Amino acid sequence: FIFHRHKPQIPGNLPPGKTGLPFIGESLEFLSTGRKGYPEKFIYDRMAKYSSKVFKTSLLGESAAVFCGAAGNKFLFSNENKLVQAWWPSSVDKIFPSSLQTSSKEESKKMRKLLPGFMKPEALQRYIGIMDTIAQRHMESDWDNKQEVTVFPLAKMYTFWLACRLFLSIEDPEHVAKFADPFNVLASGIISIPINLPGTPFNRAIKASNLIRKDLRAIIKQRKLDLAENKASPTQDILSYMLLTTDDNGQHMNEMDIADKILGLLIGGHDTASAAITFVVKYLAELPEVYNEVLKEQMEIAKSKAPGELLNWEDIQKMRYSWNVACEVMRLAPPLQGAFREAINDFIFAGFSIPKGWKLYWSANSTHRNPECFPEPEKFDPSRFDGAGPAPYTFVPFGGGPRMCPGKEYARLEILVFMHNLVRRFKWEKLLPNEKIIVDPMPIPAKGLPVRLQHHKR
Ligand code: HEM
Repeated sequence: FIFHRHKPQIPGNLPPGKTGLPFIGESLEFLSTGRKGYPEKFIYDRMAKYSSKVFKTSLLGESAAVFCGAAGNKFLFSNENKLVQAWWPSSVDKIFPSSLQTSSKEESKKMRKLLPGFMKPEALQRYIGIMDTIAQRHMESDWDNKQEVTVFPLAKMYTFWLACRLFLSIEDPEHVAKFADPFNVLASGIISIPINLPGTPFNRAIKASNLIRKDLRAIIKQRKLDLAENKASPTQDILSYMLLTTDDNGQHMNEMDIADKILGLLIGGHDTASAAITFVVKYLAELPEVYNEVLKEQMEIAKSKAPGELLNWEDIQKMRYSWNVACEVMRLAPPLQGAFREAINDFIFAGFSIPKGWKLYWSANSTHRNPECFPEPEKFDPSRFDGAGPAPYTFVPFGGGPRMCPGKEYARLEILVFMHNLVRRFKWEKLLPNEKIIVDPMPIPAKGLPVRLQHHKR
């Protein structure tokens, strides 16, 4: 790709595409193809119409270019902080106002660098046993005594319990429940048209985020005291890590930043991981041969353990096939459809001028169901992930480059621990064989995936 850093010489050479209505642009169409269950349609229609790797549109109040295919992903992921930088729709920025007030761009970049440290495999290994304990508790209270369950709300409950325990050491079910309500409101309004009028999802999300942040700051203050008095342990959860970690200059994160980072982790991990888990359950119901292979792998691990012994890092490493299955699920149903960047310079991509200030969007769907990247894309085939796996920049459920999802490893652990505990107990069938999938903004089965459980004989 050739790019240059001065004003585009040929203004007519902008990417093809329409900008739609004033302000609203093509947002409604973008959001509604998802709500109708075809999130890839918005992009595929335009890729076909303009036969280009990039097209112009207007989304959420901004001029935007959508980059398509592996080349588009590679360009955006490898030019982070050179030609592009992170950008969130103004709905997100307004819901996280403190991050703009307290962190200069430089500071937030520095903090973003610390984030993966809290979430890297070495730091997370010690939490696998806790994840297993919580998964078991969750199964005992909400699955074991049931013949029929609705999967999505339960998956959300499981991931939220985990997050409350592992980020903040909150275990009291009442406290968890008090936290969960505003979270659901926040998650459903975070990517929305930013109209702040009473009753809009955006307005409700702002109120919910203020409530949660207040609660978080109280927890952080208390933890600081507890750490100082040795009443809390430095490794008990991610909050303790954050309070004790310093950057290259020996500086601690301030309270506002920590509250924002924890809120970011809670939001980032809330609906994404539960959508992934729900789709794992859906595909395993539809594909008995795949279910049997997963069961075989997980039973071998279960049999190698002493009674009551919790899962550990070695067990996770043995769950190769199960992880391939989860990856194939995320290829076909990527929890996050894509994310935005902003052009910080003029440049040229695929022969088209991209002006500084334009918002750019990469999308998992532009490669995940593309037959050039994945032959027979509709076929469920976990062996695509054997060996070296898919070609670079084609499988991108977690994004890529410096802004790749910092929760990737955490998500892998929570999904695998869940699969282990589920298949050991049950086989299941869907109660609504033709249940539709809606995407708003995460893909979810329209009725939350009700299933009938068949308990294994113990
Ligand atoms: C299957 C589950 C998950 C998927 C598919 C997923 C996917 C993604 C994607 C695509 C991005 C955007 C990257 C970009 O801007 O290009 C992202 C960002 C992020 N994710 Fe995840 N994620 C998952 C789980 C999690 C979990 C469990 C956490 C927290 C524990 C988390 C925390 C975050 C955060 C904080 C960001 C923002 C990073 C930044 O601002 O640079 N995610 N995730």
